[in-house]
Amino acid sequence: MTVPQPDLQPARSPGAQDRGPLVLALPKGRILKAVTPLLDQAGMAPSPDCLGDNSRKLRFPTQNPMLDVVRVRSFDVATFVASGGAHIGICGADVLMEFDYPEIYAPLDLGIGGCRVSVAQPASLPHDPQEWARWSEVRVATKYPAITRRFFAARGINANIVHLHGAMELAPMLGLSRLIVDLVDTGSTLRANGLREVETITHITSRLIVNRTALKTRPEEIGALINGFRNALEASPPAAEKTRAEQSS
Ligand SMILES: Nc1ncnc2c1ncn2[C@@H]1O[C@H](COP(=O)(O)OP(=O)(O)OP(=O)(O)O)[C@@H](O)[C@H]1O
Ligand SMILES: O=P(O)(O)OC[C@H]1O[C@H](OP(=O)(O)OP(=O)(O)O)[C@H](O)[C@@H]1O
Repeated sequence: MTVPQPDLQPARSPGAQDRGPLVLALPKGRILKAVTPLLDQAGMAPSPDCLGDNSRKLRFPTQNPMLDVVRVRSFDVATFVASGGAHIGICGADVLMEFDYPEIYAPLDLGIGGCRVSVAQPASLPHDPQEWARWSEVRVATKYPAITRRFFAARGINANIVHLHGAMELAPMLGLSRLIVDLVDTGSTLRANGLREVETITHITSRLIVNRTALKTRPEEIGALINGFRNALEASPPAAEKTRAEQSS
C-alpha cells in the first residue's frame, strides 16, 4: 500500500555547502526528559533553557560547539530530519513507522520511551478474533492512520480512519469509532476511560535517526555523534531508563 507523504524536496541539500553546526532535532516532552542524561554523558548537553518550560526559543547551543539542538513536536522530528533541515534527531519508532521516510537511517535504539502501539476497545465489549475475520471494514480513531491501515489491511479489513491528534480514548464512548489505535504503557489511560487493550501492533522505543544525505556529506562529524551516543549508552544502559529519567527530574 502506498502511504501518502509530504513532498520532501529539500529546501537545501543538507551539509553540501553548510559547514556550520550540525542540527539535532529533539522532541519536547517525555523523550527530551529521558534523553537528557544520555546527552550529558555524550558531551552534547543543550543549554539549560532548552529543558525548561519558560523559553520561547526553539534552537539552542550545546556543549559541543559543532552541534545545535532544535526542540520540535515529537511527530515533526522525523519530518525535520527527512527534509534535511536537521541532520540527526531522536524520536519514537512509532513516528518512524507512521511516516516510513526513505531519507531516514535509524542506526541506534536508545532504549528509552518504551511503550507499544495497540488496538483498544470498550472494556464492556467481548473481543473475539474470529469476529474480526468476518469484518470487511471497521471505524478506528487514531493519530497513526498509516500504521492502522496497514495492520487492518493485513487482516483483510478496511480501516475507516477518524484522524485525531489526541484524546482518542473519547472516540468509542462518543460514537466516533468502534476501536482506537494508540500508545499504551501502563494501561492506566485506557482503564481510566473504560477501554482495554485487545491487540498489540508493535513494541516501541526511541531511536537515533540520521538524514542519509547528511551522513554521506559529513560522515566524520555524524559518525562521531553516533559513536558518542553509542558510548554513552554503553556507559549508562537502557535498563537504567527509569532511574535516569527520575534523576533528571
Ligand atoms: N506513555 C508512554 N510511555 C512511554 N513512551 C511514550 C508514552 N507515550 C508516548 N511515548 C513515546 O514518546 C513519544 C512522544 O510522546 P509524547 O506523549 O511525549 O508526545 P506527543 O504528545 O505525542 O507529542 P506532541 O504533543 O509534541 O505532538 C511517542 O512518540 C512515543 O514514542
Ligand atoms: O498506558 P499509559 O501509561 O497510560 O500511557 C499511555 C498514554 O501516554 C501517552 O499520552 P501522554 O501521557 O503523553 O499524553 P498526551 O495525550 O498529551 O500525548 C499516550 O498518548 C497515551 O494516552
